[in-house]
Amino acid sequence: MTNMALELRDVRRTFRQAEQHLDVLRGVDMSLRAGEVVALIGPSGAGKSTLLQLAGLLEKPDAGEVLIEGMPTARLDDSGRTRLRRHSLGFVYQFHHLLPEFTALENVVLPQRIAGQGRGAATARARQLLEELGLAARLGHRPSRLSGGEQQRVAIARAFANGPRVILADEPTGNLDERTASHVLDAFLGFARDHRTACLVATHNIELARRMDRMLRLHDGQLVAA
Ligand SMILES: Nc1ncnc2c1ncn2[C@@H]1O[C@H](COP(=O)(O)OP(=O)(O)OP(=O)(O)O)[C@@H](O)[C@H]1O
Repeated sequence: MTNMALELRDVRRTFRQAEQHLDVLRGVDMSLRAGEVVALIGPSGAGKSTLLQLAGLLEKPDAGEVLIEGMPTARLDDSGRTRLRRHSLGFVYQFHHLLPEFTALENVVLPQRIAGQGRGAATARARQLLEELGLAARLGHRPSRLSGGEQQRVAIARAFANGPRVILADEPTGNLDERTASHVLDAFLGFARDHRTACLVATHNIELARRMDRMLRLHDGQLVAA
């Protein structure tokens, strides 16, 4: 049994368009321990989102392996990948993607219901997560009635809803002003540590990246310590 929450081994991805080959990932190796929060940095177009998509089992690499809690994923069929994604992975994006017709509480209940959780337990967990993130007074609000920082906190609670072992975050504070971004990141980091969830966080913000456990830089399609 491995204690690695997420491993990438020699992961490669090439995009082909007409005559052109773009080797975006050229052998990426990475290991994230449980509870470790790692910043993924690199210039625009370096391949950060591509790497997160592969680590999140949303796309398949051309070569190499993605392992979640030591389990190789290459041979899983679509339903196996979906199940693993639902139960073991969580996602946070730059834009919250909350469902506008649902309240904050319902947005955090929903993924649990989809994963098969009963209504009572799902509601209790959603309430607890939102309260931990300082949103006790906002449970019944729809996203349009929340501030940008509050919306992003709900999206964080939603990502943690099914108790994932790994969170993949693509510019999770990229849409917020500096001060709000800093507060939301504090909430995110505290949450990841309390719940011992490994997080890989793509960001352009070096100040915020420095507050994570370590930084990895994508350079020429490979990861280097930064
Ligand atoms: N589906 C695709 N088809 C062709 N090229 C793609 C595809 N997805 C990404 N690319 C290219 O791969 C490269 C890496 O893109 P990616 O979005 O992973 O970079 P990034 O580091 O996340 O950039 P940013 O910081 O701007 O979000 C870019 O040159 C992009 O144009």
